Amino acid sequence: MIRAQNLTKRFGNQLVFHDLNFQINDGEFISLIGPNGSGKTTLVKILMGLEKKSSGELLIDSKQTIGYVPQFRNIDLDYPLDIEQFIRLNLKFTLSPAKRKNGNEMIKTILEKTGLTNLKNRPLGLASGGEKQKAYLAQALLNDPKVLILDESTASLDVEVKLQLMDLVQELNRKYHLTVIFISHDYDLTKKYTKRALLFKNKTLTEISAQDISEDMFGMEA
Ligand SMILES: Nc1ncnc2c1ncn2[C@@H]1O[C@H](COP(=O)(O)OP(=O)(O)OP(=O)(O)O)[C@@H](O)[C@H]1O
Repeated sequence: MIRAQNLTKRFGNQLVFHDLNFQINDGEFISLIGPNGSGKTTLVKILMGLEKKSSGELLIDSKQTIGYVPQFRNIDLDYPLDIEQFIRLNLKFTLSPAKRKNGNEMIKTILEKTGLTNLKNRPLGLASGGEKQKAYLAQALLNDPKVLILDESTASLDVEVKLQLMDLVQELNRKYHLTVIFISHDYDLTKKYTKRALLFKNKTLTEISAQDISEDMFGMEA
């Protein structure tokens, strides 16, 4: 469980958000929405311990390891690693030495979970957009996180590929009780996949149900 009480963040004199009060339950698939510049990435950085809060409380169970899937970035055609080697990069950085010993087994399981087994030797630079995003997803899952943050991870993908990726995340959420925080500017996807949303508005967060999500909540101005 993740719980914030009066969480406030300033950069110098600039107030980014104030008095956030919310709870994200284990196994939830929740979206975090709001206009550009409203503070979504800043909140995620605070959740991941990469940025300090200014005041308030943030309670995260120490067992709640967090995996992060970034926005799609294209990768050069001559990128030297294949999909499996790319996923393997994270072994060194995120796993304890004891866990690393079982690295091959873990990679195999992750490839299966993400449907990449048959594509593991494909050079990442030649993989499709959806396959590249699955590789990022696989990397994020390697540390067996309890919480997965999708930070605009479906942006720039074709509609069909977006849906495939989201279906896969939904399956992981249901099968493994993985908590998913879905940050997106995509109205249709947030409506379709999440039941509850945290909406940034007037520099604070409001909780709404998916049926109350409307397109104007994704505007360009904070
Ligand atoms: N390190 C920083 N120093 C100063 N200001 C920052 C820093 N990081 C973010 N900001 C400011 O904080 C505000 C919130 O930015 P943030 O990136 O969290 O918004 P966002 O909701 O993720 O936006 P987007 O939807 O465009 O990704 C913006 O005004 C931004 O310029």
